[in-house]
Amino acid sequence: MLYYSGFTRRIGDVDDGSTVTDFLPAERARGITIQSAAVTFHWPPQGQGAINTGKQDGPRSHQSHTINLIDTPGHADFTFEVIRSLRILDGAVCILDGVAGVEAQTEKVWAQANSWSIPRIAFVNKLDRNGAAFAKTVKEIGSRLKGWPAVCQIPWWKGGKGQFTGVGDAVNLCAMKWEEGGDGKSIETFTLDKLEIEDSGLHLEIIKARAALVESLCGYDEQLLETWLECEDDSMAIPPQAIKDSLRRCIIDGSGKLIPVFAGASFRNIGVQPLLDAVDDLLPDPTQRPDPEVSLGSIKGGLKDLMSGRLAISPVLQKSLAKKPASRNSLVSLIEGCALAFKVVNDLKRGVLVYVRVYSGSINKNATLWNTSLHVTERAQRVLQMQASDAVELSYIGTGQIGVIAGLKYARTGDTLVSIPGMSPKTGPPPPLNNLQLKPIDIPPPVFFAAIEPNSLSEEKNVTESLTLLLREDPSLHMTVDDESGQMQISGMGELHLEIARDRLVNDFKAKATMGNIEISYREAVLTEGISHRFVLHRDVAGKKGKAACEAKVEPLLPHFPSEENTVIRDGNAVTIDVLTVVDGEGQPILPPELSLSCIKAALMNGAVAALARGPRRGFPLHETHVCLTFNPSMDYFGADTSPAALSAAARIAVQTVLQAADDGDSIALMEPVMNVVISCDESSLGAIVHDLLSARGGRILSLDSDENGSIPASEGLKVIDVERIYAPPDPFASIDGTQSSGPGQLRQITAIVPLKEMVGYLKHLRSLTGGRGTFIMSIDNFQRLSGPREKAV
Ligand SMILES: Nc1nc2c(ncn2[C@@H]2O[C@H](COP(=O)(O)OP(=O)(O)OP(=O)(O)O)[C@@H](O)[C@H]2O)c(=O)[nH]1
Repeated sequence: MLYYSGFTRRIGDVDDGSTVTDFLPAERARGITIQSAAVTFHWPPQGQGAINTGKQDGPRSHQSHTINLIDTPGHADFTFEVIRSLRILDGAVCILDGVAGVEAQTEKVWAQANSWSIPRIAFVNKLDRNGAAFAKTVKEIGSRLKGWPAVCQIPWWKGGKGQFTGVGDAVNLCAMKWEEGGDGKSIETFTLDKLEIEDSGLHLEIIKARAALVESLCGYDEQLLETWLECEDDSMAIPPQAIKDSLRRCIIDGSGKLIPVFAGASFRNIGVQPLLDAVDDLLPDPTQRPDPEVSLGSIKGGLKDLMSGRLAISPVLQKSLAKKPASRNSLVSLIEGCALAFKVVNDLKRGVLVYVRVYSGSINKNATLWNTSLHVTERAQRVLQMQASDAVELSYIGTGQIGVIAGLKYARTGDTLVSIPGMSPKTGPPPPLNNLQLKPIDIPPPVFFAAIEPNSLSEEKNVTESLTLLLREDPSLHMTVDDESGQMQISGMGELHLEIARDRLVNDFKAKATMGNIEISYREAVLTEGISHRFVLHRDVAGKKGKAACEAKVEPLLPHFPSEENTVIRDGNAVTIDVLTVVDGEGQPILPPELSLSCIKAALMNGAVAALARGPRRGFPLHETHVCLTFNPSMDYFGADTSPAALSAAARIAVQTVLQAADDGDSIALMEPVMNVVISCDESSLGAIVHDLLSARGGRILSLDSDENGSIPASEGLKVIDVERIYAPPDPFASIDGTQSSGPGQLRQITAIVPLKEMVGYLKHLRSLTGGRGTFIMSIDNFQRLSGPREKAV
């Protein structure tokens, strides 16, 4: 894509590690994408018409568009990276392997895209490979992704059975042939008349494909149905532009009910330019996307509604605005820009780069930005646009755009940044605007951890800084530092995830540290409600005299815990902080002069979170535990000695004490991560795999579907897909026919619940059971209490 749009001068190759988007050494070495790189280019190239043919009436692809391309990873350990990129997309191209078809990980990401309502098109790639099966893949799109495949292009095999040379286009009614072995720029286009002489079989198939495409669209789009009737039911007479408009209407809601399908082989440079045309023609621009969801404390709504004043502003804001008559009702309109930081990258040349998507207004160079998660201000010293691996300086990043802010010290992936000219850099905007957040995403709990050991004491600071940066980049990595031993641990989603983190730390950040063995992250849980304990801290904290107290209690966190204003849910635990204040005549709390309410709460929270990171039984993090902390200024405040650090330490020790008491009373259980595992295999290996899961791994089988059904539930309101009715041209060399219903070669999908411990090193075993063909993906399902013998084995 970058090559054809003129942004790189040579075509990158993942196999020799020369791609533009996979720029981390770890990515290039492994030939996989880990981070979702964002690059901007224009299609068609500025000043040029489209390469596409046909006599349409002003297709969008005839005008140059700015495209922000985000290349996302495919490996299951990096699912979170995909999810956090999905939310900022206006549209997506789902690239399928034409030999493997719809894979388990594809389904998983597809389901996520459904939940974020991302309009999508599909590209069936690798059609040059032996065993390529376009028809089988198209049918799987219907059966497994649960959307109707609208076949827009069909493969062109030389003489019907030979080499893959191009595509037949059912929208523009033409065929395109790529020069063999070329860079893909030379394309010969055949009109239907010319094609009839060149390849009459393909000519006939394009006519069939057109009829099927029109019929499918008419089932979803009344407007096309009308056009079809006007054309006297002649699907060949419908103008290509009417079909493109209809396809666009059918996919714009992001429900995935209809999926336009394109074909190619990127390795042979076949099919890329028409795919780019389809991106222009079919996927929405930022103005056509739904209003992004925002929350301001307990107020929820759309960002545009907030900006236009349609979203009811809380009495709190009105009150704070009332104090500034000049800005009454207009503070919201003073928001110059609102953006989401979706990615943080430490660039060796340029320092830390924060990738943002601007949702409203603009982010200007030198703007003061308020980070609504961290409650800090920072200046956007430079704003850039990434073009391949080059950065171009900008004066601002406008609405809908993706760009980069350089020089930020705090912003992390997932933070919301707002710019309000004239806002106080110290206090930021008044509440609840200071809490304005674009919808956050759920981060699954980490299930593996490893110790990080600096090579020498003097390296410790550098290692900590590098780890902090790594965590800003990837919030699905967690770091804990043991208070007593000072040992650092990082935890993450999978073994590969941690291995890559180590590579990044050592090779990219040049941290002098070693990582210990990767181990399973068990959890500890409180089984019964404990008794309250008041702890008075009276000792030096961080070299200063400290005295503070608070009361703590722990109990199991029950499902459907009601969300209370003074409760924060963090890493699967809940912390409730009650500050018993007396209020003055105006209803304002009377607090010690040196401490604000938010400062007290933040200090107590830090203490509680630190205590929850290490349980009393085996030192594993606590899980589903509810901590209640009470601070009573009349008893627990001791003048200047009660610093935030002293409060934090008091809270930490108070919580540790009640947790220890729970363990002494046998009220702490050890919990193990249990995974949802989806295995794809041949029918012939099904028995052996199931037997192994049940007898050797303590697994529980949830389903044994034929692979055709997939794991995505048919969404409500969407039509049930009858696979038999899906149109696809016949596959000349498919090794497995998509219609085959039984026999040793049929694909099956096993879904099971298995303890993570039994899944370590499973890929090797699965390969041996399946002659190398089986694949699996897994994700955390829940944490389950370990029985006595299993606990002993930990
Ligand atoms: N024969 C053939 N091989 C291809 C084609 N496209 C990609 N490949 C090969 O498939 C492998 C994977 O390619 P990638 O581009 O890294 O695939 P990806 O889906 O981006 O993988 P992740 O980066 O892990 O997400 C490489 O060895 C490519 O050479 C194709 O059209 N034909």
